[in-house]
Amino acid sequence: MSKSPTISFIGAGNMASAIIGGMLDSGYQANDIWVSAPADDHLQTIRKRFGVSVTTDNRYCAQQADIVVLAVKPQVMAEVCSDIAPVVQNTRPLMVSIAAGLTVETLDQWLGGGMPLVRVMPNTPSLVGKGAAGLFANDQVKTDQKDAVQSMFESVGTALWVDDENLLHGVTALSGSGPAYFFLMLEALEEAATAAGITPATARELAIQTMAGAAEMAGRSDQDPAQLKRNVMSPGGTTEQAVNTFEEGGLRDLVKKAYGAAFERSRVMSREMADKQ
Ligand SMILES: NC(=O)C1=CN([C@@H]2O[C@H](COP(=O)(O)OP(=O)(O)OC[C@H]3O[C@@H](n4cnc5c(N)ncnc54)[C@H](OP(=O)(O)O)[C@@H]3O)[C@@H](O)[C@H]2O)C=CC1
Ligand SMILES: O=C(O)[C@@H]1CCC=N1
Repeated sequence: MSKSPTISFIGAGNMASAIIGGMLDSGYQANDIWVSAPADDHLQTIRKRFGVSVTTDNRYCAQQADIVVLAVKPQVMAEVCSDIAPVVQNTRPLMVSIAAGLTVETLDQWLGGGMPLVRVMPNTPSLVGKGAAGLFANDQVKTDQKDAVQSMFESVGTALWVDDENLLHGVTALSGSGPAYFFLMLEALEEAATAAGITPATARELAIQTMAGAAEMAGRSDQDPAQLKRNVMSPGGTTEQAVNTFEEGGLRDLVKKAYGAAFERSRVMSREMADKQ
């Protein structure tokens, strides 16, 4: 792909918007991007926000593209794929799916077979260039196509390949769903601080800055998170009390359980969708 590729998004929701917003901020051109979805009012919002081309016709959208990004919910993916299959079998773009729990094999069958397919598990912080994505390619994907999809997701954050598709269940439960875990922590901290008398606005600002600062430090430091945590815990001080409370309350087991629930849901979705054929 020597010239900049034309990229079509089928689906115009949270995740498509996050990726498109991040891509435009990092230098992709709006006139190389198409988006389709059923609701014209959503499309008009996207068009006004990003300046991309929009259509309610998925086939027309797919036909424009070197890369087609399937950004609809897993439950409507079968219908969307069989609708665009005749077009993409003819034009042979690289197909990229961001759907949780849908294997390349299932997607390829819905698309009529033999398509180059990359599965990506991205996350919503892509919108601010801080995304974290896991990628897996099937055998039909050529090196230049791999490079193109890697560039696309690197433009909105970190993009790492996995060589076994099953590992994407673990990526989904980690970075795909992960932003929600940290938003939950922010909500809880904000509630606790507000109950102690700090104004909601101040509580939110301090909590967000603390989370961002801790993440930035963990990313840059030579020390592992356990040591960074110990550095905050003065013996006999306040942090020790809080950390001990988390440990005694079973936070680690709860995190494992929550991670496992997301992981298992991804596996179940894969099986259910494969049975749908
Ligand atoms: N949200 C997240 O954090 C993440 C989501 N994902 C995956 O991304 C995918 C999309 O999720 P998300 O963006 O959250 O979902 P949303 O519900 O926000 O968006 C779904 C989009 O699909 C559109 N749509 C529905 N039916 C069709 C159709 N027949 N043809 C074309 N478009 C259609 C909707 O259209 P309309 O606007 O008209 O309603 C909407 O724009 C899912 O498969 C999910 O697993 C992956 C990683 C993270
Ligand atoms: O909750 C979901 O199913 C999607 C996939 C990962 C994040 N959101």
